Parts: sequence; C-alpha cells; structure tokens
Amino acid sequence: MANLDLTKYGITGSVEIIRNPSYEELFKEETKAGLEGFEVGQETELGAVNVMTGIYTGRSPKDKFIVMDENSKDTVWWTTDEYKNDNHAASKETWDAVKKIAVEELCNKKLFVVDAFCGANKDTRMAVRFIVEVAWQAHFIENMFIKPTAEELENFEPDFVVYNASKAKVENYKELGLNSETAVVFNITSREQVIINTWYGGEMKKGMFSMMNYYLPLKGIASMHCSANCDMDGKHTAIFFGLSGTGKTTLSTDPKRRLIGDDEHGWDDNGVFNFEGGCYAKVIGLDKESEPDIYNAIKRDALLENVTVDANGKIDFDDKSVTENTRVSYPIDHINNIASEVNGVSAGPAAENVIFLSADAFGVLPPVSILTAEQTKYYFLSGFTAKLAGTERGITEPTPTFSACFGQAFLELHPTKYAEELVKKMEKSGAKAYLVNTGWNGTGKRISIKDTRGIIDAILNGDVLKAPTKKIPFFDFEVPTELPGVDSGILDPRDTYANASEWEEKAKDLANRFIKNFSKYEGNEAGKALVAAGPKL
Ligand SMILES: Nc1ncnc2c1ncn2[C@@H]1O[C@H](COP(=O)(O)OP(=O)(O)O)[C@@H](O)[C@H]1O
Ligand SMILES: C=C(OP(=O)(O)O)C(=O)O
Ligand SMILES: [Mn+2]
Repeated sequence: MANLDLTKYGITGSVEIIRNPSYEELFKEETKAGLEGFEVGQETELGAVNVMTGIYTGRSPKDKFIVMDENSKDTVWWTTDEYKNDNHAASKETWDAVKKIAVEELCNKKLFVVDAFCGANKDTRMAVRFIVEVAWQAHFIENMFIKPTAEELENFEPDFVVYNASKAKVENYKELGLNSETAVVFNITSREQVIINTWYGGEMKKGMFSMMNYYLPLKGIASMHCSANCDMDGKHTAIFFGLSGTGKTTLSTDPKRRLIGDDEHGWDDNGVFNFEGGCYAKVIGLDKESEPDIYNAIKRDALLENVTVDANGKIDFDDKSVTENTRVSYPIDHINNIASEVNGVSAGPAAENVIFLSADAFGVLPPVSILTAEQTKYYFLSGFTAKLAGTERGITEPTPTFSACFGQAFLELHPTKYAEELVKKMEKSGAKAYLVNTGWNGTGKRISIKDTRGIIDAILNGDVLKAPTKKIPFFDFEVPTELPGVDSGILDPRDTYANASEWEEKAKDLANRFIKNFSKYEGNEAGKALVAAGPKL
C-alpha cells in the first residue's frame, strides 16, 4: 500500500503520500517547525493540539452545491423560491471546473490520504477516501470517521472520494454560478465531494452525513440527525434529535449510560447505528463540573479548533474572540462508557425513546412535553428550534428557525421521506416521543443543564409517564407537573413569567409561526391531516 496511486484521480507529481497516519505521526506533522498559517497546531496543557481554521469557523450552507444530472435531477430535494433549502444546483461544467481547481491544488504536494468508513453497519457503510494536504485535517478525519482494521485497509475500495483543497479559491465563481470563492460541491453520480477555500472540518463530517441522508432512505433505512445512547447492558436505546447547539452531544454523553454516537445515526431492521467513529463537541464555556466526560475526553489525540490558548498552552474555554463555535473532535473511545464495549459495534437495538431537542429562544415551549403519535410527526417535520451563534456563517445570535427533521441543512431528499422512515421504525418498536426545550424560558435565561438532565433521566427511567400532567393551551402539549430532580417551578413555562399573559402573547406568536411554516406540507392529504396535531389559535 506504500505506493498509493493518485494519478487515477488526476493528482500527479505527489512528493510524498502518507496514508492513514498514526496519531503519533499526526502529532509530529501538525506541530513540526516550518508550518505556516492555519496549518500550525499548538500543543495545549491538556495534551490535545489546538488549531485555527481561518475565516471559516462554521459551515457555509450558501456555498453548498450538488451537481444536477440525470441521476440527481428527480431525486434530490432542490431549493426553490417557495421553499428554500441548502441544496443548490451546479451544472456538470461547474463540477468539472471545481474538480480541476481542487486536483490542481493537490498536484505536486506532500499529501495525506485517509481511508475510513462512514456507517457502523458493514452492509450499508460507505468507504470514503479523503485526500488532503493539511496534517490536522487528516487528524480530524481519523477522529471523526470509523477506522478500518489493517485487513480492511489492505482491501479498501473507496465508494466515495473527498478532495479537500482548502487552500484554493474559485476565482471565476460568478461565471460558474457559484456563491463565492468558497465551494462545497457534491457529485452524487460519480460519488465525489470537492471542498475549496474553507478549512472548517464540519464540511467533511456533515458532507458525508448529507450523502448518507441521500443513499440510506432510498434503501428503507432511517437516516437521522441525532445522538444516541443505551443503558449499561447495551439495551433500551434512546435517540436525541436536534439542530446544532441544542444538546445532542452534551445530553447523550451521560455517565449512567453508554454512548452510541453524538450526531449522525441510521435506524435499520437491526436497530440504531452510528455513522461516525468520534464526537465533535462544542467547548465554549466548557465547565468541568457540568460536562465532566467531555472535559476528560480532551487529551492527547483529541483536536481542539479555534480555542484561545496562550504561549504556554494554557486554555481559556470562555474566550469567544475567534468564534462561539469552538470545538473539539475526539475518537469515541475517549468516553468511558460506550456501546461498542458491550454490543461489539457503535450500535444498539431499536430506539424506545425518541427525544426532540429544541432550543426555543422565545421561551414558550415547556421544558418537556409528552407527544402523541400525530404530534410526533407534526413536530418532526416542523423542526422548530433556534440556530445558535457560530455553527453556520452569518448566525451571530439565537435565531428562531424551522429546520425540517431537525437537520434541514443535511437533507438531500424531501423531509417527508425522513419522517416516513422514522415513523415506520418507531411504530415497529413502539417508541415514544418527547419534545424537550433546552433553550430559554420566562426567566430570560437558558434552562439549566441540571434540570434538562433531570428531565432526560425521568424520560429514560419511565418517571415521566407516572407523573401527574396538565395540558398547555394553544399547543395541546401534555406536560408533567412534577419530576424528581427537576425544579417544579419551570415545568409549566407560564410559571416562569411574572405574568402569564406575557407567555400567552409569545405563545400565540409562536403558534402562528408554526401554522405558517406547516402550510408547505399541506399540498397532499397526509400533510393536511397533520394540521390538526399542530398548534391552534
Ligand atoms: N439545558 C441545556 N441542555 C443542553 N445543553 C445546554 C443547556 N444549557 C446550555 N447548554 C449548552 O449548549 C450547548 C449544547 O451543545 P451540543 O451538546 O454540542 O449541541 P449539539 O450536539 O446538538 O450541536 C453546550 O455548549 C451546552 O453546554
Ligand atoms: C458540526 C456540526 O454539527 P453539530 O453542531 O450538530 O455538532 C455542524 O452542524 O457543522
Ligand atoms: Mn454535537
């Protein structure tokens, strides 16, 4: 395998090709003398290396394109004026041009090639080859994707190739119909991705997630933007859907349970399986006391991004001067209790509890609502939350949004397809769904991690179904009025306002937004039938 041939990709004149480097080699490469600009990694007091990712410290959805061809034309959920999404169409000519830019950037260089899997299920996993010129990018990939065994590496045949040319620019982007000098372009037919002018690792991670979101539902497998964990015996799986910053990583990392994965999962007839081999946690304001497992995962081999570190390697997790989206990637075995230790792979049986995390910036949603089957479909398709600062370019404060299936930016097919697959699986396992607000309430502050953890515990141990409940107006949510370990004063959101009429006013406004947003699903009978499960004025 020493002589990996990249000329078949048009990449010629390679000075050196380092394939699947060890962590030891990566450490040397990313901290060695002579590196320049954003290539430089700095060793920190916790042993993890920190890097700066440049202008792009979050994903850039406006620069995401998919080649429109015979194959993708009628399957991909394209953006339209009536319903905008992030699936912008690129022509085949544009594809040829951006691929050429990427390949030229990668010619005559020392390169890193990382071969890895996306998907823990051997029958449906994608073998991905990443070609990059920056050592820490190779490190990020090794942390986040599933490492092949020596034997698997020997016989590795990529199903998908990613060309990361973060140092290049698309100068003639206007001519090519692109949005800027930055481009993240997918070719579903040739199974390739090109990344130009952004160093943010999330484009590779969420890029392959988007591709799984295309291929898996077409095979009858649910593909989900959620975290997952199970009990200590590897059973009783729970999944946590949520847009960036709503708490998937924080809440699935639970010392009482085993982690399956923190962000991207499939659900097939055997159960829930992780797509990834590692986690990508936010570290802004990271507090050792409230998130000890994440804190302890930050050690040698973990990779910090955009964190403020002084000349002696001392970390300041509270500093937001570069971005609020400071991150750490680490291989999943940096977490003490993981599902693969008892289940062999990062997987668990069919989920029994399905939790929708929503960070409501309006302070209207109760901290926990028990959903009916119809409400489950309605709230999944609605995907209401707030986009939190940082993960996407241009978002600087909590911004309310309806992100279908709690992951619209990564959906390649129509949202109803994901809802259909999820509901099929939930019906089969008899799973119950809950809507959990990890955002704000009438106090003007975010609900505490402690209270949210108490709520999650009550869902997972069944207490929530034994608790006395009441109904919340407009939304018809059933909410518990007391739960062990949770401040009873917050369970009815109206109690967190000086005057309940303040809540009422905001609730009416939010209900209206739901109704308006849902009109896009009312074009068919199934959509129309769900309206009754939504808010009413
Ligand atoms: N009640 C809460 N529940 C979950 N996370 C919270 C809560 N309050 C504040 N946070 C913070 O919000 C962020 C959640 O981010 P994260 O778990 O990485 O989300 P995701 O994985 O869904 O992108 C963390 O920085 C966490 O400390
Ligand atoms: C890395 C990302 O995911 P999350 O914030 O959900 O962890 C992202 O959306 O770019
Ligand atoms: Mn996360």
